[in-house]
Amino acid sequence: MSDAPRTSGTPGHPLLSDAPLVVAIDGPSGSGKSSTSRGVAARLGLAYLDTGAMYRAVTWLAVHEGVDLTDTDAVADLVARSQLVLELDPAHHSVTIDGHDVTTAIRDPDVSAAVSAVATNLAVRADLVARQKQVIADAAGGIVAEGRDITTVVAPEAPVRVLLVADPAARVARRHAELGEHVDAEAVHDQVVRRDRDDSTVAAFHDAAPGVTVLDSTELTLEQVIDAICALVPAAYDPAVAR
Ligand SMILES: Nc1ncnc2c1ncn2[C@@H]1O[C@H](COP(=O)(O)OP(=O)(O)OP(=O)(O)O)[C@@H](O)[C@H]1O
Ligand SMILES: Nc1ccn([C@H]2C[C@H](O)[C@@H](COP(=O)(O)O)O2)c(=O)n1
Repeated sequence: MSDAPRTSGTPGHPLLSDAPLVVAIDGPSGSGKSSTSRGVAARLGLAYLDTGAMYRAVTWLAVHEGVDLTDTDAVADLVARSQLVLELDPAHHSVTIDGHDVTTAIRDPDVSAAVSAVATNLAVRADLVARQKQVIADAAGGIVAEGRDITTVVAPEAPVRVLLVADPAARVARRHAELGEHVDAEAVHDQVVRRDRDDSTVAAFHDAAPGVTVLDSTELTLEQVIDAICALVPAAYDPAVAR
């Protein structure tokens, strides 16, 4: 199917798309996906889907329930039965699983250290990818979705697809600044480099698929990255015109 936006049918505005805008952003840890996606969603008035938060939430639940993360069937069963609710407002992002508000807890270092074990469980991936596709399909006002496999698996036909990259040293430095200088370098390295190595066994986020725009944020400010992604939105979706 073509990557081109549907531009056939808004009465009175024949050149405007009648399909909601989907912006898909992938990239390695610390490349700036979450900050950038929230900024793009806020600027364009779109919903925001943090798919990494979904993998983190089910990891939190498995640890909370005392499930052995190496028991792939037990983890997949638990995930299949879980009720996962994400608030999609970029200004008020929250995550609840089985009634627990885990918005803050999923950022804890123990979840960051454990999440790749769950994200590399193929049955869990199939379950969460299906939920992510449904969220995107239901987003009538358009959405920015970010993760590791959005441009390739979850929303390969999105009209805007970006692989956001940055030099490993910049990504480690950003994460270290965020976590605080009291956190030792080995823990930061684990959160960025080791996690990317494990995660990249099941999702291709180091190389851009055909049609995906590569954006290197190493020397760009957050605002410059947001500007660059907004500039990729086809005119048919320009929210200033289309809404
Ligand atoms: N262009 C930028 N310049 C400088 N710092 C940035 C830039 N973009 C993001 N940051 C900072 O880098 C850190 C990591 O950003 P962010 O959490 O958005 O990355 P991410 O790709 O979503 O990471 P992860 O996949 O590990 O969750 C944050 O502290 C953020 O404020
Ligand atoms: N589409 C996705 C999103 C995330 N993951 C994995 C990889 C990460 O280790 C983990 C948490 O993501 P983060 O919050 O750091 O972006 O989830 C994935 O495999 N696929």
